[in-house]
Amino acid sequence: MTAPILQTRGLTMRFGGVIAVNGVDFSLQEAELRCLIGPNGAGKSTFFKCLTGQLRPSHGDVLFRGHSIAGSQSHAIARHGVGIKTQVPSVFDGLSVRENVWLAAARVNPGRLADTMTDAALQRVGIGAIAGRMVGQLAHGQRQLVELAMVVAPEPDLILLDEPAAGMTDDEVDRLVDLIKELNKRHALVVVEHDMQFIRRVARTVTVFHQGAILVEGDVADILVDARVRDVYLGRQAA
Ligand SMILES: Nc1ncnc2c1ncn2[C@@H]1O[C@H](COP(=O)(O)OP(=O)(O)OP(=O)(O)O)[C@@H](O)[C@H]1O
Repeated sequence: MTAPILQTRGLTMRFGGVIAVNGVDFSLQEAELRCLIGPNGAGKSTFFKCLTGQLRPSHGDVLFRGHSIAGSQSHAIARHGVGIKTQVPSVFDGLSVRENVWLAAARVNPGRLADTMTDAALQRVGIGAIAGRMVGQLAHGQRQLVELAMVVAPEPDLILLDEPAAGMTDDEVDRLVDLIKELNKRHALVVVEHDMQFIRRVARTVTVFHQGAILVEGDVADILVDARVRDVYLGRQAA
């Protein structure tokens, strides 16, 4: 097996007396797509925030291609080649779709290349038709797609998405499913998502969080029928 693109070692995040993430060892291979699921309060978002630099872990390490990024600023992590979409919107409402995507592309590739990357990202995400619209006038799902185009534009090696299907219409979710599969041809992805329908359609390998730790990992078909997973979702004690 080749070296992982992303790894955590003993990753721990405490908030006072609450241990939200408890000694997690996680590993993602190059070009892999991994979905993170788990019931409310399982620690998924906290784990994600430790990967993206939104939180500095209390203990343990996060390694991107062997280099520690734990506690680095999000923009520094992005410069390593990591595309991040958090739950907090990062679009400029007063700019057009194209201008938003261009700014994301230009952050890593100033000049003409940014134009080319912008056009490619708009096309890949399927929002070329609304490129001239002001982002502030768009529906929520369309804004999510703009954010995805901003993540994709700099051509990151690894993409981290926190609840990308939140607030989307069925049509938009359809497009997102296709898009994630298409992105996975060229990028490794970690996707945190609540929507089990979405997970069923998009996931191959799933990591299930429970009480700040990894409960089980495996093929989506096995995970969705795993009695331990059903129990924690139904609020019963895991075996
Ligand atoms: N900033 C914080 N301060 C204190 N406790 C926190 C903070 N953020 C998260 N927690 C706690 O850490 C635990 C894990 O929360 P987290 O949001 O990571 O879970 P989650 O799996 O993402 O849940 P959800 O699916 O509801 O978003 C919970 O007990 C939560 O209350």
